[in-house]
Amino acid sequence: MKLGRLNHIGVATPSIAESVAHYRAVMGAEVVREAFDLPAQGVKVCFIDTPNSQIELIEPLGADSPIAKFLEKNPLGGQHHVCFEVPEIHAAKAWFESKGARVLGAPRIGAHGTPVFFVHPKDMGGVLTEIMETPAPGGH
Ligand SMILES: CC[C@@H](C(=O)O)C(=O)SCCNC(=O)CCNC(=O)[C@H](O)C(C)(C)COP(=O)(O)OP(=O)(O)OC[C@H]1O[C@@H](n2cnc3c(N)ncnc32)[C@H](O)[C@@H]1OP(=O)(O)O
Ligand SMILES: [Co+2]
Repeated sequence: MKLGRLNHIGVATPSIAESVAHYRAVMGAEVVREAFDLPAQGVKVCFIDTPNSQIELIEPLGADSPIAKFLEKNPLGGQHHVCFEVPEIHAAKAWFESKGARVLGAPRIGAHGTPVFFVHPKDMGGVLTEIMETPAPGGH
């Protein structure tokens, strides 16, 4: 497998509204996409565009959210995951498994409408890593 494009950096936050205000006021963010709920992933999401990538703000949707524990440990929020693109999700899953890295569950549809999976941070140098299938041209 070849390392693909960095699609986004996930940032967990207790409040997307407050984080957006911060990115606008302090970082000069101009393109802030509309926030939306992704109940299947247990998060509310808001993308902020940068010239070469995106910041993905994620806020928990309920107590069972996969980011609930992270926010308990980091109440201000913080950098949560990095996301790289791959051409084909099942081939990528097989690749990580062949390297002995723990893939967390089956691929499911992520915030860009293509399948994603996560690789355990303990097998990735402490970095929770999201792998997503590259959207088709003209897609998300
Ligand atoms: C919006 C949809 C989608 C997209 O399309 O972009 C998203 O990005 S959704 C993002 C949220 N979803 C996920 O994170 C799903 C995958 N995550 C998980 O399965 C779990 O959160 C986890 C990574 C397995 C952690 O398990 P959890 O039970 O929540 O926490 P623990 O405290 O037990 O963690 C075990 C161990 O791992 C360390 N850890 C946890 N989170 C991270 C992190 N984000 N970065 C680095 N390390 C992390 C944690 O500190 C524990 O370590 P020890 O304390 O040393 O045991
Ligand atoms: Co993500």
